[in-house]
Amino acid sequence: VDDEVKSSLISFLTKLSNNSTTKSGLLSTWNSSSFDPCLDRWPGVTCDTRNTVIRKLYLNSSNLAGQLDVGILCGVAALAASLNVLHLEYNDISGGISTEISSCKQLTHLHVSGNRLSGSLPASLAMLNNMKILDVSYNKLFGTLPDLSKISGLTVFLAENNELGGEIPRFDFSNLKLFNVSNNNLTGRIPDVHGHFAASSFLGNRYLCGDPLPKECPTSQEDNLVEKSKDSSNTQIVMFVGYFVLGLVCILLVIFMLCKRNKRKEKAHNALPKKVAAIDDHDDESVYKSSSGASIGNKAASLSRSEISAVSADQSALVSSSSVLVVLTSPEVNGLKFEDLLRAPAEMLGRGKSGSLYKVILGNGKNLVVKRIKDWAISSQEFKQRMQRLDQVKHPNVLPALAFYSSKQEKLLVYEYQQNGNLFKSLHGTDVAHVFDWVTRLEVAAKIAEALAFMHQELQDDKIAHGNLKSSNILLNKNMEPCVSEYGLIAVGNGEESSLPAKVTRAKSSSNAFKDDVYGYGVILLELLTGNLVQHNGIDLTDWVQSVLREEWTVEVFDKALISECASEERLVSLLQVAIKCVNRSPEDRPTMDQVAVMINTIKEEDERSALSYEP
Ligand SMILES: Nc1ncnc2c1ncn2[C@@H]1O[C@H](COP(=O)(O)OP(=O)(O)OP(=O)(O)O)[C@@H](O)[C@H]1O
Repeated sequence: VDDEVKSSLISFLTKLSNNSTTKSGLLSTWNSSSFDPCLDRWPGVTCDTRNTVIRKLYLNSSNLAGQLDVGILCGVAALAASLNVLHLEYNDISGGISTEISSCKQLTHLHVSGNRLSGSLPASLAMLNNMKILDVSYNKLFGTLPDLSKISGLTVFLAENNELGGEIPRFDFSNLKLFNVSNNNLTGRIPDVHGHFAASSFLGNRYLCGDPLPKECPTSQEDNLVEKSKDSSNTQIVMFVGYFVLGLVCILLVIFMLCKRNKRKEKAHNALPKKVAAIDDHDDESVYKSSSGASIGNKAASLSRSEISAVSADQSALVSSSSVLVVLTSPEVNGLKFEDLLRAPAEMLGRGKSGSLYKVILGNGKNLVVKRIKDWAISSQEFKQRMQRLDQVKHPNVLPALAFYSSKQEKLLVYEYQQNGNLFKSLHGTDVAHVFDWVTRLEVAAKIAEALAFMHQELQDDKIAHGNLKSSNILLNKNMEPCVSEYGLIAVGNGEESSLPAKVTRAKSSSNAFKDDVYGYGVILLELLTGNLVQHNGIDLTDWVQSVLREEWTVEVFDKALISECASEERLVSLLQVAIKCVNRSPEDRPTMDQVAVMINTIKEEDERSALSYEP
């Protein structure tokens, strides 16, 4: 590496390290000018295979609190012509992204998220034709967004949580995998995103309107009407009073009719035999018993004949009520009735923290799974709203509920049965038929991360996190694709127990529950990397990994199967670093799932690229 490149690297880091005060540990290693960044393996620097040019700089999470001056890097032709990846996220860097960035023509990844960068994004960013991932989120950037529509390979653009203004320029939304400009000051109509992105990518911009946000933009006709209405304000007031009186009369009429209906209901209820009237307060097993006496759940099998017939009578009353089983819009179980579930033979699959799980085989041969949650302190109304909201948010790697039932004591959730087991069994089971190699593990990690990032984005406002993320809740579907199951069945922060171990700081609020999912995801990553159980001989996996890392940076942490198939050590370590960030004891210091997904995708892309370059 020539001297000019070397000294520009040192000046760049010196400025980022705020010259003298908070000197990054890196600087002391880099500053030894007699050494070579590639041959002497400067930390954070990755070179080409011949060790002649710099390819990547990893200066993320490095306690940097100085100024960003990309001109220093991009102003040196040799460096600008080779640098592909620049990671500066999670520091305390100030300053801005200057227009000289456009000289770093080979940049494919620019990550500056989680700093204090200000100023506007330069229009010259549009000249970076090779850019794939641009993450400037969580800074203090203002001004307008540049038009990046000409960068055809751009797959990720993240600029959420800044102070950006103006209208959203054109983007090639069909190419983008991740896009987020939420929580800024953007204005005007959202361009056509072709259904690729949901409202969560745009929320938190007061003056933004149009699909996919629920807020419609005023049409020009409406604008005219507004003008006219200003002239006729008096007429409007008169009309308003008229409508108000009419509305009031309607409300009174409805209340009167409801009172009448309730009285009639009360009479009918009193006329029913006692057994049927008690249904609403049924014993916690009663709903889940077979009318034929065949086994739906173990307890049902142990019922006496008289109990069964009593239950059958109760059931007929339950079944006749139309509100008992809410079938969500799913072709899978079109026409499914609560009665069908009760009649079908069933076996118990497990009894976990959130309830018991049964496999049910319907008459038509369809296999379903019924989760029975007892004593969930959530009203039927809230539960219904929660399930209906969850049904609106669909991701191919998240298992949707097909139907639900709710009573005071228990809630039932119906899912499709997945015959290929779960991630826990694939990793720790004895089934050698499913070889779980490095590429598959990385693929699984990326798919779960994307699925969770999507769910978190969509359900941020509803404060619905997964709540109980673990490898046995990652099912493998018929195509052996990972599928997150039982999303949203624990409402953390509402008095419900978090799934986290006691030593870890738990979510104090339901919004923080998203960070508990990040912890759960981190543990899954550790399972994927080490092949070890979460608890082994009383030792917690996160504690074990951290103790090994403290001793020395060693490959002993990794699953021997991964080492023997020669998985790239660099990528194993990168994935381990992501896992360690996720299992940080303090929720605030964990990254968001969005950020995790970007990090994992970057590792996956690097792995794919290097696999291609090794192909004969
Ligand atoms: N839809 C499904 N299809 C097939 N198997 C499933 C399905 N849902 C869950 N399972 C499997 O059934 C078993 C029992 O599930 P259950 O949810 O009761 O256990 P758990 O995950 O240990 O408990 P919890 O989630 O309540 O903490 C697990 O092995 C799980 O992977």
